[in-house]
Amino acid sequence: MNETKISIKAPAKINLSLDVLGKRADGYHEVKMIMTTVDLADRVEMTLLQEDKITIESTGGFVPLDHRNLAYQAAMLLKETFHIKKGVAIHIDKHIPVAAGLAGGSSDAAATLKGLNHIWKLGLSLDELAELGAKIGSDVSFCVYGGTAIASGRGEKIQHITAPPPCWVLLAKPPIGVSTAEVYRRVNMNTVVHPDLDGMVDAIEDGSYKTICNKLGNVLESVTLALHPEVKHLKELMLRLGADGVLMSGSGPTVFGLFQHETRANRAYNGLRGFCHEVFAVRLLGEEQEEN
Ligand SMILES: C[C@@](CO)(OP(=O)(O)O)[C@H](O)COP(=O)(O)OP(=O)(O)OC[C@H]1O[C@@H](n2ccc(N)nc2=O)[C@H](O)[C@@H]1O
Ligand SMILES: Nc1ncnc2c1ncn2[C@@H]1O[C@H](COP(=O)(O)OP(=O)(O)O)[C@@H](O)[C@H]1O
Repeated sequence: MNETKISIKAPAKINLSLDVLGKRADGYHEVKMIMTTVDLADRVEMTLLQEDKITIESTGGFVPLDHRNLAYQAAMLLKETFHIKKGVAIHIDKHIPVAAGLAGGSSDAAATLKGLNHIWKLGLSLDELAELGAKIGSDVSFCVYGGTAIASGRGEKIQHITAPPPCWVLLAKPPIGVSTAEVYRRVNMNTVVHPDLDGMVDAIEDGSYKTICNKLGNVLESVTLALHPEVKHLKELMLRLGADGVLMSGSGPTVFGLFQHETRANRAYNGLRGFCHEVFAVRLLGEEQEEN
């Protein structure tokens, strides 16, 4: 059967630990991070076009609909690398907040790579797609695999680890914009307090939820907090509402809280909605997902 359409789930990520090891000659930073997927996802639908063009549509969320869209860049990268003369219509059903530290755009790009690999019959492995994805952005390689991993280099070197024990994740994005490039630029390597990333890996492997909550750490957090004090207030509020551990994800501004019990997560969700427009209570996915 010749498939002309495919729909792929594109989940958000959070960083349970994020360390910056130094600045590199190419302008990026050497990082070491523990990333895991959560059940808040966009859906990327791709329809084969015989005409040689890429179109983008998106519902719910303000994203560029041209060559700046990371899904467009993923399609163009495959077209150019493999000399594909066909086109694709990409529809993104957007649920992940934009520019939030949740890698929504990177996950859309990863879903596009996986979907087009299928309908353009390219026969590429996940490793090959992840390597291509790194050309689009540092977080795309992780998003190709999903699950839980240690990401190093500038984020593109992926080592899979076991999933953390199941729990609930409350995500809240304050209505402010944060530039990832600026946050990295403001990291002062002389004063950074490194998180205990190895301790977090051990805690995940031991399945120790309590230690995971105690070991949450992100070097970029203090930078974004200094620029936007409301992120700090959000962290404090989430703790007061009963989170077992709280942290900012990536370069922010989204704050996530971990909860062992659904009832508590829902109570905190209701408490936060009055303060923050974009709030979600979701499960940690942690495991690599089936494509669809
Ligand atoms: C901070 C993190 C943590 O997961 O996530 P987000 O907050 O974006 O979700 C990532 O490192 C972000 O990855 P991504 O958003 O793909 O970044 P890229 O497009 O590759 O880079 C954007 C800019 O951030 C800076 N950058 C990015 C990655 C890195 N290891 N060092 C850097 O210095 C560079 O200035 C680069 O030009
Ligand atoms: N498909 C997409 N979804 C979201 N943002 C996108 C997309 N394509 C390009 N962008 C742009 O990428 C930037 C980063 O968005 P996003 O991936 O959501 O955040 P983050 O890098 O903080 O995790 C935004 O400025 C946005 O305009």
